[in-house]
Amino acid sequence: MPRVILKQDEVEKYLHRASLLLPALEAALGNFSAGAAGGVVQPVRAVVPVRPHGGYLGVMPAYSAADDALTTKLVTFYEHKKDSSVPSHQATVLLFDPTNGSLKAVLDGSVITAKRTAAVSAIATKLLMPAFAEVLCILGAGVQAYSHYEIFMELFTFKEVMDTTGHIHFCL
Ligand SMILES: NC(=O)C1=CN([C@@H]2O[C@H](COP(=O)(O)OP(=O)(O)OC[C@H]3O[C@@H](n4cnc5c(N)ncnc54)[C@H](O)[C@@H]3O)[C@@H](O)[C@H]2O)C=CC1
Ligand SMILES: O=C(O)C1=NCCCC1
Repeated sequence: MPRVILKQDEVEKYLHRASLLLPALEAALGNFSAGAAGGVVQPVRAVVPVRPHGGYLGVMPAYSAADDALTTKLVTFYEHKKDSSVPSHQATVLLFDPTNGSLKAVLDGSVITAKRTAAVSAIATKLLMPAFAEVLCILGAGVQAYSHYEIFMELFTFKEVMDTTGHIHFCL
């Protein structure tokens, strides 16, 4: 059994702001982009369709030599069902001891998925956004919409935020 199990509220406590992830993600993206020299082994995600139920199981293993970290995320994703009490995306992250393969920790992956994805979008936006951009438009209004809103409002300045429900939020 792993010695550490972190439930969603505990992960949220450690990751209370998505921007806390930025330095680690920028380093990880740099290492991945450096190819073999960067020491990241991360095959393309394996995806198993669960056809009768319209869902998928994704398995996302990785080893980073720079961090000496061995991990995999397991994620299921199903069609978004309005008013469902179950989120469309559910994830768990397993962390292993790279020296002997023992399972060290099991982390709820939902908050990690929400904040990691938004933080990576923010890194891309920092590099690619034209200086004259004034309006943030968010498509969808689910988990990712909120996590993207949170980090984009922290890092950038917009005059307006528009979403697909037709709401406009004036920021200035
Ligand atoms: N690249 C990555 O690492 C990740 C990508 N994703 C993807 O991001 C997307 C959003 O994920 P979540 O926010 O977790 O899902 P969610 O189920 O919480 O939210 C989806 C939202 O999209 C809305 N929507 C569905 N069809 C629409 C349409 N035609 N026009 C406008 N809005 C529409 C739904 O009403 C809902 O508000 C999904 O496609 C998901 O697979 C999610 C996690 C990680
Ligand atoms: O990276 C992830 O996590 C996911 N990517 C796309 C589909 C759902 C989950």
